[in-house]
Amino acid sequence: MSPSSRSCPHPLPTAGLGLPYVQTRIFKIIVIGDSNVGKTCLTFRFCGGTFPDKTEATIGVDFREKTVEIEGERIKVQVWDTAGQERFRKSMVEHYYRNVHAVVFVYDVTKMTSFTNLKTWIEECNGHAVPPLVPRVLVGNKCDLKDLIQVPSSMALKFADAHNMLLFETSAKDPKESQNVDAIFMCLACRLKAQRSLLCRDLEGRPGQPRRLEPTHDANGKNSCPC
Ligand SMILES: Nc1nc2c(ncn2[C@@H]2O[C@H](COP(=O)(O)OP(=O)(O)OP(=O)(O)O)[C@@H](O)[C@H]2O)c(=O)[nH]1
Ligand SMILES: [Mg+2]
Repeated sequence: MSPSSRSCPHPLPTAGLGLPYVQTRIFKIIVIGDSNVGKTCLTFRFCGGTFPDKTEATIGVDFREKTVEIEGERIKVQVWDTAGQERFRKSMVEHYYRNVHAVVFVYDVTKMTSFTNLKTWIEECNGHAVPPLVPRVLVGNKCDLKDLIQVPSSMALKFADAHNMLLFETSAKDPKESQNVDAIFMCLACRLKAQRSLLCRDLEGRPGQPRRLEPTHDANGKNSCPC
């Protein structure tokens, strides 16, 4: 996938009528984690704005998309809702990680095993050569089930810090939390846009250089998020 940027000085092709043709960039974001943590519901909430009446275990992968506007640019956020069950994901794993732009790790705040299993999901991600600069975020879902919470925020925050991730605690079910769910994906999209614009500007003064848009990072080696 080779996204283009409107902030680049390179001439844009025209759409036939003499109007500049602006290619919509696509950001591929994968959502992974144990089965039943709410990955499908979270992606449904972001892309469709509702909580599904009922869900079944995802088989392989489901794709959802939402076009968002960031600083005047339309960006297509392509969300890959992956299967948590091993038997439904085996043959697909390579596809999940290929050319991924960002990764969302999800656990269920009411189920400690879904949190302790995160290290296995991170290992899988690292094992598929996902570049360390690809932004990753951690999401604790089902916060509406207040009386059943097993994973304290402090523990999740420590884990997120140790892995250089932002933490979002939210609920796909509670409509009051929908902005919080949107924030997960919008934050990633903002980061990706900023990273790619920066690199594009870097290449301005170097004609003849291949125009590859890849994630960049700030002086501390951390991904910078403008949110
Ligand atoms: N209370 C509550 N239930 C939720 C929430 N999100 C999802 N659920 C429920 O959790 C169950 C599993 O949700 P899914 O979204 O299908 O889980 P998944 O992670 O996609 O599971 P796999 O596809 O098997 O990997 C369903 O019964 C949902 O209704 C939430 O925020 N709050
Ligand atoms: Mg699912």
